[in-house]
Amino acid sequence: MTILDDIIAQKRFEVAEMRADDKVVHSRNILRPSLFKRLYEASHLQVIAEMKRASPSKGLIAGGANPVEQASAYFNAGAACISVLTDKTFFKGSFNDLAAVAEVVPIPLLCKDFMIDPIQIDRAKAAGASVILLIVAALNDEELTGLYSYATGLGLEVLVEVHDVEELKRALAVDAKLIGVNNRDLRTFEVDLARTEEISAVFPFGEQRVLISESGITGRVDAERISGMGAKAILVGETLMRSGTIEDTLRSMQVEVTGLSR
Ligand SMILES: O=P(O)(O)OC[C@@H](O)[C@@H](O)c1c[nH]c2ccccc12
Repeated sequence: MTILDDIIAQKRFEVAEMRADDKVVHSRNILRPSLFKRLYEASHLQVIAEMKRASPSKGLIAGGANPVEQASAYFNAGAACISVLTDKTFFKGSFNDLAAVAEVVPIPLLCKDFMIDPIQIDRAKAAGASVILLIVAALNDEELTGLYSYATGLGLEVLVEVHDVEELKRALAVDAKLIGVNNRDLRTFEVDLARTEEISAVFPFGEQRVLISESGITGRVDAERISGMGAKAILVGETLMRSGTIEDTLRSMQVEVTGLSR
């Protein structure tokens, strides 16, 4: 069993609980700008800044972090989008975190979770998300297609996460516009920015799609390397959660996009 298998098993249990429980976390549902449009039009690398207390690979990262303070600092530094981990068991997040952030920032908001069922997408939307994540490695083609159209049908944007070229093909088969490469292998936890490089070599940049590089990004040097691959955004958690100077750290990553990206 890999960690991804463990997480998905836990999610099946949580989905059953959600169905039996009508306590839904809500926030005011405000209209947020399109993440796709922001990234597509950007000339500088955009930062999707993540609220992440803990993870299976790193353990506790910032157990006492306050999601409202964290998100406000991200917003002030010009983050393009805020990602909030809502998984409780493995990442110590919650839909309450997401709803609290939704109340204080007006920018695109990503619900970061392991989606296997439409009810989770309903909960993400109720809590204020404008974007959800679908992880190709966690879904078969039928599930991926079904959840993708369910989310877009609700007016949500979808970030489709891939790890290799085979998974990229599956993302393109559902016509994903926002494609994220996870530099971390969810099976082994190994992190390598070369994952983004591999995908960028075959990425259809001409087709109104944006490439996002996720995980393991430690600062400006990594950001420059990734911008040279044509990615329009980076998804950064741990580096920002551990930074004593969040706004400076985030701003230092907003480098010019130098790779071929259209
Ligand atoms: O903390 P990092 O290494 O900057 O990574 C952030 C983000 O990419 C990572 O949290 C992530 C990427 N894909 C995921 C899927 C589920 C949970 C978490 C993730």
